[in-house]
Amino acid sequence: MNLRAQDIPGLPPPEVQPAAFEMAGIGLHLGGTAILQDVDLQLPPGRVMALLGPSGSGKTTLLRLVAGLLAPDRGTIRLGGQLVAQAGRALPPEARGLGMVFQDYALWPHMSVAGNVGFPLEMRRLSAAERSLRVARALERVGLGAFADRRPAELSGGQQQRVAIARAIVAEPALVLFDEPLSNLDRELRESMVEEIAGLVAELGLTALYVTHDHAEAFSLADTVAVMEAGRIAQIAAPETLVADPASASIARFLRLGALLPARRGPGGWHLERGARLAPAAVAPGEAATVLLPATAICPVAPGPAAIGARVIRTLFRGDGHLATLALEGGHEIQLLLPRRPVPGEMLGLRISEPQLRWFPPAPHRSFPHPSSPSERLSP
Ligand SMILES: Nc1ncnc2c1ncn2[C@@H]1O[C@H](COP(=O)(O)OP(=O)(O)OP(=O)(O)O)[C@@H](O)[C@H]1O
Repeated sequence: MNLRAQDIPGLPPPEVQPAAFEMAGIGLHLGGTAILQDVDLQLPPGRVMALLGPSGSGKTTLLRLVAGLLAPDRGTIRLGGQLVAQAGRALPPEARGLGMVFQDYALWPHMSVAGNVGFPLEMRRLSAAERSLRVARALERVGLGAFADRRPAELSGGQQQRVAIARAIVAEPALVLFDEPLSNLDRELRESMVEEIAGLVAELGLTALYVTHDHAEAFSLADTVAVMEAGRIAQIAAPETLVADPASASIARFLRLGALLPARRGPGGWHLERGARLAPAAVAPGEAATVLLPATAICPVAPGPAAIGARVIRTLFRGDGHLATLALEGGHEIQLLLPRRPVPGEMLGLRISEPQLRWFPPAPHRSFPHPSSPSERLSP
């Protein structure tokens, strides 16, 4: 007979296992300005959610609400099913049992690595022996077992970040909050730390909420991404779904998924404004639209009647290819990474894969591109 989760004493059946955190109807004003509006979010245990959005969209504020550093004006927050905040009232951070990793690591310079990692255990009534056992275990888990007696200043940036992670997990919290933990690191270290954090999060089976404005970081680390725009959740989806089906042109622009161009319904189908036919008439409602051309939808071919004509304006060698600025029929400029260096003035043909185009309502006040408007960038 197969054992079911509900047959194991003490383990609730999966369908009643509460979310690691759940926000419902959250609203927050600060200094008379609406900062968050109508936010509904929930994260099942064992999952990693990234909060992704441009600067000022409200990511850190939302994280501070989960941490208990702020109280919402409206709505409720639950952690593991327990109500921790409701309309102006909130349980303080120390009563929430969360782990936190900050942008600047927030390590105490005068304390040893072990002292820093053990600090969250000081408040708990654990014996000294139990505390040092847990600290040693947390340091082993992040690969810093041999560094317990060092001071933070004697460690590299990546090692300091791992100390911060060890401190966040030492009390084995049900939820770990990451607030842009890599934004102060240089690009190379950031890329290796993303891999490292992704590995640690998976190995440790953490449930985590991870704030970042870097979409590559969010896609590498999270299985669900909540995109924020102006204090609201604009889309929640798996990274692959966000890339394949962004919910709006502004999300596609923020994620840099390709060129966004105005299109019109015309004879025989949809055309770029004053330009070539893109797709049959049926693909989108209305007479005008904004169309997303992902880089993967465009294949450079020899010029001809079956291809959209594109004139090379300039190129830039980027190491991984030649970034060409191209003027399409009708005057729109796009950028496309090409394997060979094209000659300025040269005519190329572009074949477009229609199923990969995405259609959105027309952009307000921008039905036509100005010749000097910045190029729409396409990168694979
Ligand atoms: N204490 C405050 N009083 C008034 N406005 C605030 C306060 N804290 C934040 N804000 C405003 O709330 C908005 C959201 O800020 P928040 O820091 O949450 O954004 P963010 O998405 O995390 O941005 P970043 O990526 O730059 O950190 C911003 O417009 C900010 O100016």
